[in-house]
This record gives sequence, structure tokens and C-alpha cells, in this order.
Amino acid sequence: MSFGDTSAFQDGITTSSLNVKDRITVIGSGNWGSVAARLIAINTRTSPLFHDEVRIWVFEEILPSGEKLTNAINKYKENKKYLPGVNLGPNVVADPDIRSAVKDATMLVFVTPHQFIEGICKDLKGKIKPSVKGISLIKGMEVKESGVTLISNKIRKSLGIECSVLMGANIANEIAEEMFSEATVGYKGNKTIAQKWVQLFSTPYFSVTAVPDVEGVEICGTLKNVVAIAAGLVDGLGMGSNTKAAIMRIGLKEMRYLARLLFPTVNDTTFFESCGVADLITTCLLETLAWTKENGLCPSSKINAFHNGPCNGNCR
Ligand SMILES: NC(=O)c1ccc[n+]([C@@H]2O[C@H](COP(=O)([O-])OP(=O)(O)OC[C@H]3O[C@@H](n4cnc5c(N)ncnc54)[C@H](O)[C@@H]3O)[C@@H](O)[C@H]2O)c1
Ligand SMILES: O=P(O)(O)OC[C@H](O)CO
Repeated sequence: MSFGDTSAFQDGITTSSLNVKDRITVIGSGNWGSVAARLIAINTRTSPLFHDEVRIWVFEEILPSGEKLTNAINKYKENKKYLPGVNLGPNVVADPDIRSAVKDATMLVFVTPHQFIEGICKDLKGKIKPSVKGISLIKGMEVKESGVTLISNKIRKSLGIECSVLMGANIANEIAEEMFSEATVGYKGNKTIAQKWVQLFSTPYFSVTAVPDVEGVEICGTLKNVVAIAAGLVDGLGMGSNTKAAIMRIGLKEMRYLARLLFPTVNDTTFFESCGVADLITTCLLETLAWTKENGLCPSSKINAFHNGPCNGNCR
């Protein structure tokens, strides 16, 4: 079932059936964390399901101006370091103390670089209720000789909470500019909470669909980066679009093979969602854009072979 049309949920989940409004805390205030908070804040301002205020936990930093990042976010409603020039919304409140940031939360959005999640979970252990629902937007997984652990599983195990995931072709800066994008929520069993995550994130330019395949969605978001490195090598070696398309096609097949080897329940259809083929494409194209920029060429030159040469500044 597709949950893309959020209006369909208005009948399914009502404030009267829930009684209490959910309170959201975003854990992480980097580029994607700030954009996620902005999307959420748009919806909490209007939806009766959610408390208006969105808390965002900030790993405190000092800006070149000497101001604390947290104070600057609260004063200007802008993350001057990780998302400059974008208003986060009047209802976003930054908090540098993780325990106070999550104190009243009923829904937690985890969106930090993966290497920090272990320490964050240690800080949160015993400080949140088991009824809290989590969602991870974090790419990556832990690989040990004993096997691999997905980030959502680390969160689930260490905090004892339910944890869904949201992945997709989601370059944060494009979503901050309200360019149309899609995303996939992966959930395990609890369709009602998946619907709520869809409602929390969806906007007219951010179309979210939910699928009951948490491992499939998360592993797609992780493995596509390996294929994107190969796509970068194609650029570096001066090869063409046909070669890159071959890398992407074979890479997608290998992603599916490895995903099913690690998690036999992963669904084939998940690879056709935004978290699968779309994230793979956007990340491989991003490699191209980075390569052309570094080499002083117009980004279009690698996408359109007839447009070769230095950038005239008229493209992105
Ligand atoms: N940026 C994107 O376009 C994008 C899109 C989709 C998914 N993601 C994923 O989202 C996650 C977050 O990425 P991002 O782009 O927001 O990160 P970022 O690189 O912009 O920000 C890094 C964040 O880590 C914080 N940090 C630094 N040291 C820390 C520490 N010791 N403990 C805790 N936090 C610390 C920084 O304050 C900052 O908030 C990653 O897993 C990334 O793969 C990013
Ligand atoms: O580079 P990542 O792994 O944070 O992913 C970014 C987005 O998924 C690009 O769509």
C-alpha cells in the first residue's frame, strides 16, 4: 500500500483517537538534520496530530562570530553553519542538552553522522520512555567480523524503542530550496506509526511513501554509496555515460544480491522506491557534478556530451 497521499490518513488517525499530541525532537542539527527539522516544523504548525514546537538537539559549536550555534539558531531561526540562508521556522527550538531536548518527546528523529549514534544512545539510555517512537535518517551500518548491524537496529536494541527509517533521493540542500523530491519510510509491522511518520514529513514538494521493509529501505541507503564511489571512478577515468549507466545497473543488482544475503526478507519492490534506484541515481550524478566542478568543467558536460568545456555559470 502506498501512503503517498497523506490526506487519506486524516480519517485513520484523528486527534480524538490519539488524545495526546505527539512531541517531536530531532537529534542532529547538521545539513540534513536542519532540513528535516524544517519539513517537520511546517507540518507541526498545521496538523492537529502534533505539538507545534519542534526541538532540535544541537552538538554545540562556536561560530566564527563567537556566538554559540544553539543561541544563533534560536535567535535567527537559521543554522548559519550547516544550512545558511534558510529559515527553519518560528517553531524550531534548539537545545544543546540532549537529555532536556528529548524530555517530553514522543517521537524522535535520529539524523546524525553514523559514527556518533553509539554515544548518543548511551546518553539517552533510560532517559526516554519505551513508548517513544524513533525514526532513523542515518546512512551507514556497523560492520564487524560477527556480522553487520543496521543503525536502526542499534537504536532499537540500545534504547528498547521501535525504530523506522526514512531514506531516499534526498540531497538536503535541494529540499531546503523546496525542489520536488521523494522519500521512503521503511517500517516493521506498525502501519499506524508509519502513517504518522509519512504525515510528519510530507509536503507538496516532499512526497513520502511507506513500505513494510525496514531492512530493505535502510540497506539501500547505505549500499548505494559504494556504487557511487564506482561512478566517481568512471568520471575520474574519463569514461562516458554508457559506462556509468552500466555501473549503476550492475551496482543495483549487486545491492539487491547483498541485501538479500544479509536480510533474506528484503522485498524486491523496495529497490524501485526512492530509497533504491532513485537514491542510487542522484548520488551517482552528484559524483559527476562534484568531478566536473573540481575539473573546472560545466556540470552539464558530463550529462550532455555535446556541452563540453568550461562552465559559463548559467547552470547549477
Ligand atoms: N546532507 C544530506 O544531503 C543528507 C541526505 C540524506 C541523508 N543524510 C544522512 O544524514 C545524516 C546526517 O548528515 P548531515 O548531512 O545532517 O550531517 P553534517 O555533516 O551536515 O553535520 C554533521 C553534524 O554532526 C555534528 N557533530 C559533530 N561532532 C559530533 C559529535 N562528537 N557528536 C555528535 N554530533 C557531532 C555536527 O555538529 C553536525 O550537526 C548522515 O547519516 C547522512 O548520511 C544526509
Ligand atoms: O550521502 P548520503 O549517504 O548522506 O546520502 C545523501 C542522500 O541520500 C542523497 O540522495
